[in-house]
Order: sequence, then C-alpha cells, then structure tokens
Amino acid sequence: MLRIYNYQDLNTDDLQQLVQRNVDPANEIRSIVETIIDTVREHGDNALLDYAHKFDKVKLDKLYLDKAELSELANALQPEQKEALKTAYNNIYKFHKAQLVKEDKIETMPGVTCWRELRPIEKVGLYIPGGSAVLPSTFLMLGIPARIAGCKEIVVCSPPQKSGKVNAFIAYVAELLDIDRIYFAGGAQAIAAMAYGTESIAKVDKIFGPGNQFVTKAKTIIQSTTTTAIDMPAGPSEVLVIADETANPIFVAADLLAQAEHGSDSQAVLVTTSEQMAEAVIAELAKQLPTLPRAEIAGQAIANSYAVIVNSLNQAMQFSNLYAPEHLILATESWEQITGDIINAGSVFLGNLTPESVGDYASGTNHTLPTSTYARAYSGVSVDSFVKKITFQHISPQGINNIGPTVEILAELEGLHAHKNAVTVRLQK
Ligand SMILES: NC(=O)c1ccc[n+]([C@@H]2O[C@H](COP(=O)([O-])OP(=O)(O)OC[C@H]3O[C@@H](n4cnc5c(N)ncnc54)[C@H](O)[C@@H]3O)[C@@H](O)[C@H]2O)c1
Ligand SMILES: N[C@H](CO)Cc1c[nH]c[nH+]1
Ligand SMILES: [Zn+2]
Repeated sequence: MLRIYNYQDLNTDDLQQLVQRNVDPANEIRSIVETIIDTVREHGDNALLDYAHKFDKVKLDKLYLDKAELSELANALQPEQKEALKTAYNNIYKFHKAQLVKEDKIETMPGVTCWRELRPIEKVGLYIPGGSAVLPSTFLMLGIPARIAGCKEIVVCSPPQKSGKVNAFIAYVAELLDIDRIYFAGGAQAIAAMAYGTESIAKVDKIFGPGNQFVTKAKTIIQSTTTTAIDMPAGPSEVLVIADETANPIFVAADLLAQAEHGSDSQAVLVTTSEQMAEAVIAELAKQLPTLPRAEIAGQAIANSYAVIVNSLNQAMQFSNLYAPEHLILATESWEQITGDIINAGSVFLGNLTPESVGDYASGTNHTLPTSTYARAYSGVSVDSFVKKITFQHISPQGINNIGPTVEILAELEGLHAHKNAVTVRLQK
C-alpha cells in the first residue's frame, strides 16, 4: 500500500530521491536495447521476425497488414464501439485542428519583414504500444495530429498480438486515419526499424509514441545516434493527485488506480493537506484494488508509489513542480487558486469531476506526454510536434538601408568581413 511521507521531514536529498523514477542504475535496459538496435541494423526484417517470436511469442509469416486486411479485421467491431472511437476522433480532431495557427508577418524595421510558415515533417513513424494492453487511443492521439499537419508518409508499428494480427480496434482506427499498412514490430526493435529502415520499413525523420522502458530507452538512444528525431521520452504512465479536504477519496483512489493499472513500473502519487484524506484514500485503494482485473499489476505500481502530507496547497504545488508529473489532478474545490502556480506538468485535470481517464481517451487533449520528470522541459504531443516552423525574411530597398549599417558594425566587431561585405555591396549609395 502507499507509503506516507511528511513533507516537513524531507530534506533536499530526500526530495530528489523521491521524485526519481525508473532509473536504470546498472544500465541493464540500455545494454539490452543497444543489442536490439544493432541486431535490427544488421539483420533488418529477419531481426524483426525473430524478436516477434522471442518477445511477443508470435511466429509471423509476414511483417505487415495492408488496407484490405485491416478493413476486414475492423468489421468485427460493434456499432457502439465504432461510435465511441468516432466520438473520441472528433473531439481530438477539433482540439488539435485549432492548433494550426497562421502567424502574422512582422515588420521589425521599415522594409524588414520576418515571419514563420509551417511545413509538415515528411516521414513520420508512429509507435502504438501493445504489450500488456493494446492502445487504439494512442493511435488516435498520434495519427490525428500527423494527418492535420499533412505528413506525407506515416509508418505505423505495433507489437503483433497472439493471433498474428493486430487487434480490431487498431484496425478500425487505421481506417479512420486512412493508414495503408501496420507493421508488426514492438519494443526497441520497432524504434530501431523506423530509425534505420529495414527491407520493409522506411526510415523516418521523426518517431512518435509512448511505450515501456525498452521503447523509451530506444527512442532516447536513436535520438543521439541517428538523424531521426523523437517527440519526447514518454515512458511508464504516472499521475500525481493534489487533494485537500474537499476531495472525494473514492474518486482519488480510482484516479490513482487508473494509472497504476498501466504497468508495475507506473507511479501514482498522492499529495494531500489532510492526514485523514490520506487514510481515507488508502482505505479506498484497499477496497477498489482487488476488484480490478489488472489488480496484480496495479498493486505492484501502488507499492512503488507514495503519499506526501503537506501543510498547504502551495506546498503541495511546490512538491508537484519538483516531481513534474505526466498527469496532474487538482482534486480540490479551490483549483482556480492554484493553477497559476503550476510550472511542470504534462496535462492537468481540474476539480473533483475531471478524471484523468477523460484525457486518456476522448476529451480532446493529447495523452502522449512526457514522463520521468521530462515535463520540466518537454510538452506533450500536438500538431506542433509534426511540423517545422520555418522562418522567412524579406528586405526591401528601404529595408537594406535601414538594417544594413547595423549588420555592418556587428559583422565588423565579430571580425567576419565577408558577412559585412554581403551587406555593403547591396547598400544604395
Ligand atoms: N507517457 C505516455 O504518454 C504513455 C501513453 C500510453 C502508454 N504509456 C505507457 O506505455 C507502456 C506500454 O507498455 P507495454 O509493455 O504494454 O507495451 P509496449 O508496446 O511499449 O512494449 C511491448 C514490447 O516491449 C518489448 N519487451 C517486452 N519485454 C522485453 C524484454 N524483457 N526485453 C526486451 N524487450 C521487451 C517487446 O518487444 C514487446 O513487443 C506502459 O508503460 C504505459 O504506461 C505511456
Ligand atoms: N494514461 C496513458 C498515458 O500515460 C494513456 C492511456 C491510453 N489508454 C489509457 N490510457
Ligand atoms: Zn491511462
């Protein structure tokens, strides 16, 4: 069950230790992942087939499903399941479409005009997790912004299921997104395949998507060793709930368990101003946990989690900003008083009636979010993640006379005379 800490008793080192997660001290995961990446580089498709057998326990005779095969699989869905996926699609689409904003041109000096234009990243790779749970919602979260941005080539990889296929929900989302193929590749091997290319899978410019520690480590390695970029480290799910005496312990426990059921390495942290609330939430966890089909996984994650007792909502926010949670829930009626103090968080859920699950599936926000303190520096996936913002400038005859002398002086002071000359030869005498 949740360990309890008192914020007052924690010194700076304790706090730093408490907010660390998923460390790989002996570099075990790194070394497994490096071997996988090297093997995929060397053996391409054959390595993917071997790893599907080794890790996913599936003997594949081919590496992908095409549009017709996906469409046939999608037929298995019930009408209400299709409707739910379409509702999610529509909300996510609406929220992301509004992110495509055309910026104004700015005249910084008379005759000197600067602006930015968006261009899609041409070749993108989407990783859809499918180890312990298949996540069609992640396919929506990545495919919709990729389509809105206008990416030309979209490569999709997901671990093969025991059936030797992908699941029908994934197939239906492929149909909604007009995706041609889904490749059977999971884990670090999928990331390596999209970063280096294989006989079947095209090398992409940027890889997107969450995953377990193997996937996340592979993404961070290929980011520093290849020309393929990544969205961000989006590893095992986590949630931090700030609760005061106005929170409902039943809701808080349910929210903690919702993220805990993703994996035994997930973390669910409670920060509360009320000791009674901590006790009530722990009692609720004990009630709700055994009722879950994934109780064993969620129980391990809860054992790896904790509660912190603080003396004010401001102190709660201080801890939360240090923790930098993927998901932050403000389970308090006073949420409006503290939202301005949030500095580090992936996505925020306000008030007692906003479960984190709505953001996971259907409210419209993206659920691919930075974990492991990376919310201190990264944002979640958005349309921006799929575009480049290219800067443009134009100088008129009046503009060159206005800006030229400044550039001449600056080039001279850096000792770069060819730079200066490129201006001088244009100046109107
Ligand atoms: N941060 C986010 O935005 C976000 C969003 C959704 C899900 N998630 C997280 O994604 C993760 C999904 O994990 P998952 O495991 O269910 O699926 P996954 O698809 O990420 O990983 C499955 C693959 O991992 C590989 N693997 C498993 N054991 C291995 C081993 N011992 N050695 C090498 N490779 C191995 C296999 O190739 C397998 O196909 C969860 O941790 C979940 O919390 C995060
Ligand atoms: N909570 C996950 C992000 O950490 C996303 C997800 C998908 N399905 C359910 N939840
Ligand atoms: Zn979730």
